[in-house]
Amino acid sequence: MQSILSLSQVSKTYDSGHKALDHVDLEIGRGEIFALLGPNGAGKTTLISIICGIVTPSTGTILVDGHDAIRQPREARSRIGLVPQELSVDMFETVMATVRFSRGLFGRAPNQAVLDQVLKDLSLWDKRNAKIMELSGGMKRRVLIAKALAHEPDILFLDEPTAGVDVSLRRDMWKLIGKLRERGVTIILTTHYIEEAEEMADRVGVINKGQLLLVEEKNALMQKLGKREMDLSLVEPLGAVPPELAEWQLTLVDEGHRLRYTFDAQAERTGIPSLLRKLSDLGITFKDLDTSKSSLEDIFVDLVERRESSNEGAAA
Ligand SMILES: Nc1ncnc2c1ncn2[C@@H]1O[C@H](COP(=O)(O)OP(=O)(O)OP(=O)(O)O)[C@@H](O)[C@H]1O
Repeated sequence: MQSILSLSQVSKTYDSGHKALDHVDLEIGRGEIFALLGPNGAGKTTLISIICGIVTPSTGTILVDGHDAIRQPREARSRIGLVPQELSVDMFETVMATVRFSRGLFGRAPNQAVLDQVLKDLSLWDKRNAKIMELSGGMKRRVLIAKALAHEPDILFLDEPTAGVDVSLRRDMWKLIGKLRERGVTIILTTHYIEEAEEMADRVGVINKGQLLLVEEKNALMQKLGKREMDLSLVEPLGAVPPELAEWQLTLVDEGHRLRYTFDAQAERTGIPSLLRKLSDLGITFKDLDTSKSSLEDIFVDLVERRESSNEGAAA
């Protein structure tokens, strides 16, 4: 993976004393789509703001396409397009004037052909002479992306690109992001929507309380999603999984009252019939059976909760 963005040991403690980022290491490959997932207050915006030079880190280094974001902020920032959560445009300006102004901000020479192409790519060409206030909510969001792309950045940050938009607009947004990737733009998006990460990302990072808990290929995560769990509520609790059941992946939960079998739902043979036969042979009876599929959401909640309980354990 050829790295376009490299973060090493980045931490941020705000003046209030709040530690918003805690030793974050992250490499982003050129041309990939990376989704950063995390609950409210996890540190996502802080991380993006640091990379974009809006917030100064307390420690750590950030290289943007080889440029140090702290020592060479202009060079680093010019490689980045930032699509913020909030609308930040002059409502009385036209679409074309808005994107032209953005390009100028980065010291890029005027280039009408680039601006025309950006507006065409974002289906805003017909609206190029309309004032921002005359546009629908979805169009206004696309203007924010057009503004971020006007200076031809290599990396595009989208801070919650589809927060509060309806389902069809969200799908349009996903298509658009796919199109931008085909043009070679590296895309980093933050999201609360697990399905957004599932749909688009090559890799997913999970952040909570300023710590990057996991960075993984989406497909590897999806394989974990293919796992199912079957819980058997036992009539008599067990102290340990009997050795005769070693060939199945079993764990005891709920103080031995439930036997949990984790299996690959996509496998041709799940191993359930033979497990049930074996249990019957061993005289282990159950009163109820329950199956569940683990989703990226479960993995996420599990990660966040597990980390929280281990922190509590450490603090105790
Ligand atoms: N300027 C600031 N001064 C003090 N604390 C701040 C400041 N900005 C953010 N924080 C705190 O840092 C933590 C991380 O905030 P951040 O905005 O990075 O989270 P986020 O993951 O983007 O959340 P959301 O999903 O709600 O946008 C929060 O507890 C927030 O209150």
